Amino acid sequence: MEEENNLRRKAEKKKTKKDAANPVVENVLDKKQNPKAFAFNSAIRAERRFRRKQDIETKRQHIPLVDRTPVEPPPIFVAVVGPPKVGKTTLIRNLIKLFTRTPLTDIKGPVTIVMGKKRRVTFMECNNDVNSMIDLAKVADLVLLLCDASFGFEMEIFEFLNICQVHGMPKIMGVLTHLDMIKNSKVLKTTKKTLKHRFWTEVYPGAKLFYLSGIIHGEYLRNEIKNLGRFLSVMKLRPLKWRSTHSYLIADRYEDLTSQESIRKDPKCDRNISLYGYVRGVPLRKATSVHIAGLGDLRIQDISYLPDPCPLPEQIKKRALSEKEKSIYSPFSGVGGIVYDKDAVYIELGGSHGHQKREDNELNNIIANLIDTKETLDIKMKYSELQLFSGGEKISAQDMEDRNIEKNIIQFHGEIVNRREEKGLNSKQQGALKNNDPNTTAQKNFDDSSDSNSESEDSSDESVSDVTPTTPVNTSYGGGSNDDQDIEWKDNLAKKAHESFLARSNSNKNWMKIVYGRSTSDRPSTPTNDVDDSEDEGSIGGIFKKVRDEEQRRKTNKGSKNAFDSSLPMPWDCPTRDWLEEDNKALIKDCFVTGKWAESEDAAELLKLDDAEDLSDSELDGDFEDLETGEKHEATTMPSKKQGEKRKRNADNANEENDRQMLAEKKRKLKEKFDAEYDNTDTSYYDSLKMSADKQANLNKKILENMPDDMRIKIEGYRPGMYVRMEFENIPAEFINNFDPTYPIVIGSLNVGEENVGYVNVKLKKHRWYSKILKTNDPLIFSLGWRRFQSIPLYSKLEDDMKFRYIKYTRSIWLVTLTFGAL
Ligand SMILES: Nc1nc2c(ncn2[C@@H]2O[C@H](COP(=O)(O)OP(=O)(O)OP(=O)(O)O)[C@@H](O)[C@H]2O)c(=O)[nH]1
Repeated sequence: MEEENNLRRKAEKKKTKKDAANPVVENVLDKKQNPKAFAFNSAIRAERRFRRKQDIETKRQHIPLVDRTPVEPPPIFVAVVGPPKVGKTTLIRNLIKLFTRTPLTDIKGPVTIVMGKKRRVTFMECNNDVNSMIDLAKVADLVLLLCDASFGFEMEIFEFLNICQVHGMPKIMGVLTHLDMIKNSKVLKTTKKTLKHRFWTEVYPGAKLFYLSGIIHGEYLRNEIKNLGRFLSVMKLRPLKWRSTHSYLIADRYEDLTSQESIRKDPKCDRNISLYGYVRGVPLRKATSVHIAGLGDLRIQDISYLPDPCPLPEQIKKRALSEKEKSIYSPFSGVGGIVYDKDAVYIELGGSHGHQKREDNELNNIIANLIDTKETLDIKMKYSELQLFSGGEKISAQDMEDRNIEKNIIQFHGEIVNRREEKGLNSKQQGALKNNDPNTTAQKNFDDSSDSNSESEDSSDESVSDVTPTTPVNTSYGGGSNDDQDIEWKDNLAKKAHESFLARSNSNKNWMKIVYGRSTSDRPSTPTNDVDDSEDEGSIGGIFKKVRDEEQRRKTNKGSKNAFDSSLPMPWDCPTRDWLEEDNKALIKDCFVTGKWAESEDAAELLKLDDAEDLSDSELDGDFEDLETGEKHEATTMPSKKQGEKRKRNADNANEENDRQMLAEKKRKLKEKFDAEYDNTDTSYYDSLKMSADKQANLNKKILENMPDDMRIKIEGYRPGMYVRMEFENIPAEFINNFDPTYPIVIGSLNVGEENVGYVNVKLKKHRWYSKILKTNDPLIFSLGWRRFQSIPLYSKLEDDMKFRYIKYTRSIWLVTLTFGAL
């Protein structure tokens, strides 16, 4: 036994020496010589190894997500989360001040700022509400998780972290505040260390943690804020799967479009609203439905894109941003410059931190007055009065209107008088016209004008007299002026207008009546109207020949029913040519394929050429064997038969050899191709998929980049980074009445199939910090896709016979099934 051991030890020693000298070669040799010794000795380890190999392979096989990052991406959405009074507002205010130099004291809802040449950031504080936490976890690109170091991690932090984990983890950075409350430096050091490690366990080892060591005059230390800000402006983000397949918006502004009258009648009536925000994720299409968290599924009534309210600086020249380029946009907090759009003109009021300058105050007063105004400008003007001299009569808008009417009437009468003078009408009628009674004048005008028309124009078509009352109004442009020249051109103008009017009235004539002497409705026996008498004898307007009744009758008599109608196809009994006659044959000879179509296309010549070719072919081919009959046909035209046979056989042999070689080569290539595909199927398949995805993405990018926005929207939708306005109808009044900008409004698009009503079984896992059991019918909050809702669960357990057994309580270790429908 001992000997054996010694021998083994010696052999091992020898082996290690050998291995050290030439490890690879030796190993390979050993494997070949003694294959059994290299078989796996642990099945578990072998299985693990196999699994790992497969995992790596499967990971590699994932098709990379297509890079859909637009040239001008939307602002990065930063959610500032933490327990109450931890310093969230202070942090946001400090960051905004650092980048924009605008002190914003009253922060409500999302605030977008330009942080750098290529970066914009939207900050939003998360209030202490689980719904807000859920919504923000779904949309936040980065989470600043604030923790009061003097207190330690609180429930809200763990709760939020857990929500993030189940919704696809966004990037999380920790911020420790209230460090100045810990006076002992040793305790401070250990607290920092403990909290850091705890944070790393919760997020991931090495996760970034910032320390805000103190507060001076309500502001954090500038250097620490600068450091955090710099980090925000350069950090990289990880694309998340849900967000790279769905488009979404975080509304930063809303308008109520409902008419004031409807609201006055019923304050709880459904509202029409418009919501504004940057498109994020993937391009948004108008036809898609959206889900607004807390509001439900909605159809987009209208969508349009607006100019960017917080644009990135255009040119990248300098390192830092200039003052002008530091912009901020937050309508809910009352800042954002002037924005013009369909609903309103949005004017910045300088935020809650009002400027002290006098001009600014005046501007603010004007805007405040504008906002307070309840009446329109028209109504205000109507009741306003003007007093030219003190003690003088006050002139109201209504007075001005009355006087204008009077003046117009006088002018109008003056014109009529002038016209009548021109036409030499009697003074009696003029006298009547000079009465200032508008009613009688108008009536008179009507009568007189029709008179004048009938006098001046010889055409008295009824279609003309339908419209004559308007004629004097046209001519009245020339009235009321004493300047002769003026009157002259104005008279001409009136004349021209009248002529053009007549021309127009002519165009209304019944052409049927004019051309054929009767209208469509006229019966033949009815005598035609005498309108045509006034026209030129032979033609109308020198274009249409007139057909008189007499002529018509003559034509009808002449052209009897048996007459040849050239508009119809040839009747069968129509006499035709005798196609047997040579002359007639010659007429159509060239219409056939054997004919002469053109100089170069003479069928007779071409046939001759074909014959000559056939002859030469048969000379080359020689004799042939009819395979069906076995008969041998010998070529009679061949000059030396034997020589030809020999030559032919040689040529045949050479051809066969060539064919064989080509076939072999073809086969070889096919086999190579097959082997390559068979041996390396996965690689080539996934590689080709990756390649084609990349190729397509590049192609799309190239084509869409040079397209105008309007056309591009029709093809790809509203791309991420665009600022859009969306209109929705029939929104419950509560949305407006209870609107709170501190709650995020997340508008998420629904993909195909996400609107279907379904039935889902889910498994529940026990929460780390919730040790209690759950009861059936105790309400729970669920979050599925963009939707979140409260519902009453029914717990069940899957039995061995594959039936679900209803259970009243979850067990101490939960793994129960929860069922609900109607998604
Ligand atoms: N001593 C000290 N006080 C701080 C610190 N951070 C914030 N505070 C103070 O804590 C108070 C609350 O700060 P906020 O910024 O309003 O906290 P918040 O998280 O926004 O509070 P809510 O929005 O009400 O949840 C303010 O009075 C701050 O001055 C800090 O690091 N040290």
